[in-house]
Amino acid sequence: MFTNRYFPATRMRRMRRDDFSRRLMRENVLTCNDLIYPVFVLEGQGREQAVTSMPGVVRQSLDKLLYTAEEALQLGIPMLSLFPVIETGKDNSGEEAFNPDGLVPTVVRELKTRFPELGIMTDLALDPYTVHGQDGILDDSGYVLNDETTEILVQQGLCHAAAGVDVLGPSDMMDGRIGAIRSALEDEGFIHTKILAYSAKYASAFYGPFRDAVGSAANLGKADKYTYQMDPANLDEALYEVAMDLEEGADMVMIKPGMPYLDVIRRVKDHFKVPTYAYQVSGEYAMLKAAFQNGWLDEEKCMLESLLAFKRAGADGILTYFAMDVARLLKR
Ligand SMILES: NCc1[nH]cc(CCC(=O)O)c1CC(=O)O
Ligand SMILES: [Mg+2]
Repeated sequence: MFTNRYFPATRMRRMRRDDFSRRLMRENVLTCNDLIYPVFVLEGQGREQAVTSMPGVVRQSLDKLLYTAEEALQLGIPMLSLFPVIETGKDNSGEEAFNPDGLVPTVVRELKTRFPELGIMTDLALDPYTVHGQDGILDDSGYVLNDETTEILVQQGLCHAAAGVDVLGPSDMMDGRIGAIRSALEDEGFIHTKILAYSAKYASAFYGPFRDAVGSAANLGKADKYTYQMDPANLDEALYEVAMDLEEGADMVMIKPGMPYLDVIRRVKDHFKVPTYAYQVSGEYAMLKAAFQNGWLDEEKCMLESLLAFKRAGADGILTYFAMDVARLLKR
């Protein structure tokens, strides 16, 4: 690249010597505008539970969540992502997913009434609602049915849109669901509802703590999601997935997990140049937190470094369980 620039005319350390010149040449910066904060919401009132495998993360009922949302708004976090913990009403086909009086639509309506400027995103997938913990409905052999599942996801998307959600996040990896959801939204007049498609979602073992948090781990048992989530070995396939979701009407795309998949983010951003997000998932959070708690890693520095790395890789934003902590830190 710089074939004729040699030492000692060039000393790379000259620019690193002083704080002012380090700041002047800094290529990437993390701000509160880069953060999406995931929250776990419980049914009922006055309830708050710690998630053992995710130290510092809680499940909260709506009344408690309102305080969290208010703080997120004050800190300048642009958007929350809601994940429901469903305790009653699970079945084989996840029909609770589109109950207009269900937990998620209720929470969306309340949050949008109280804090209209705070972006609210919901997860479209059936795993919190199914007795088997899979993201879709099953045939007799246990295979997740694509088109039948998509029909339910469309209902779920319309139900959340009617409740006033800003962004739908289909995280299920069914083929064709973005197109189906988009055309249903257009038909029903929800032309402003954005879709952040989980386009390249890998069948990762880093989701373990999340499945504890939403209570799908026990239901899922030893089953896996290999027939619909992507093989961690693949990279070109992620570009194919992103291309299809954009063609079908996604406004933004998500790569998930995050830290072990920075190469995917870079390739997607370079190729498509569309709003691209990364999900620093529960296992990544748990891993870092465990080291912080043992005093093995510096909490503030490693948190910031891990998130800055996503910006360097090309992400426009990061969905992270550290969002509140990092926003507080950036505010100081
Ligand atoms: N639709 C399921 C869903 N939505 C978000 C996560 C994982 C998030 C995390 O690990 O933080 C998962 C888990 C899964 O696919 O089994
Ligand atoms: Mg796809």
